[in-house]
Amino acid sequence: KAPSGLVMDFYKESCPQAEEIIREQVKLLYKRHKNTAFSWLRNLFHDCAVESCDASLLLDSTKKTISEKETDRSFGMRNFRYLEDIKDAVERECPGVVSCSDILVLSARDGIVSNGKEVERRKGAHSVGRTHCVKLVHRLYPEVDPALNPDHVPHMLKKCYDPLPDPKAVQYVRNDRGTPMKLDNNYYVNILENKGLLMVDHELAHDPRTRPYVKKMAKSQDYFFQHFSRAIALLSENNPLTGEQGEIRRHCNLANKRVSED
Ligand code: HEM
Ligand SMILES: [Ca+2]
Ligand SMILES: [Ca+2]
Repeated sequence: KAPSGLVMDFYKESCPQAEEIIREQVKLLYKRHKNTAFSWLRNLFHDCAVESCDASLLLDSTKKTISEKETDRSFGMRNFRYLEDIKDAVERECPGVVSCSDILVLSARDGIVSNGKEVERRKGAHSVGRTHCVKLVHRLYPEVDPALNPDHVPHMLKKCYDPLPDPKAVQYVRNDRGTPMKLDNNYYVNILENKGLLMVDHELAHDPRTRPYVKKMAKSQDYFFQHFSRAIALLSENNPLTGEQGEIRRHCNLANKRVSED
């Protein structure tokens, strides 16, 4: 596509196996750890939504800068080391050719596919995965948020029994108790029933600007897949580095100059 400088099948000549290797690795990892697929999807949002799909998300902190991974925005993000496994597999075949941004975006696509051969729309992503209690307790203590569905509250209280949870503790509630492993429109059914865990989820269902869409999503799986896949495609094309911009990192967590300094 001309405007963004992106093309399909970019590695056709330089590394024809690239997409296949990524797909195989994602599948393999998904077999061993189902939650990797959620991570690839969340990566796409966190890397692309802010400024650019440039794999900035994957960089480690340096002496001078603190990494995106370590900010509160990235709270709970996991499985970065498995992304490195995908990169290594690609490097073994074609050293120095395939960018970390492309690996990030392609793994998200393939992850969505593994995740039930299905796709959806922004924030419908909270149809899978988990939220840690630290992010929820303000809706439970000292008083239960009256906006929460009373049928959902006992479960949340059981999982998050501690009003001041240790942020390192692995206490969490599944984002979608109905179909926790499946990326589907059940998220929209949940938020209409006031079972959304986060305030953003709740607001999506109750803001008059978004509520009509939430209702459509909840009603039709097809409508949801159509719109989610479009949103994911748009997100994945956000302001990428093309041509001579950027570099092909050897390791996705380090800029190349730092590799040679170490
Ligand atoms: C403004 C909008 C959003 C906010 C404030 C938000 C916030 C959060 C928070 C707090 C968690 C829980 C983290 C934890 O406790 O472990 C979470 C999980 C998650 N988010 Fe979002 N999110 C937003 C939009 C999105 C979007 C657009 C996507 C994907 C396209 C996404 C994908 C995910 C996934 C897949 C998880 C589960 C991760 C896991 O289980 O490892 N989120 N989000
Ligand atoms: Ca970025
Ligand atoms: Ca689901």
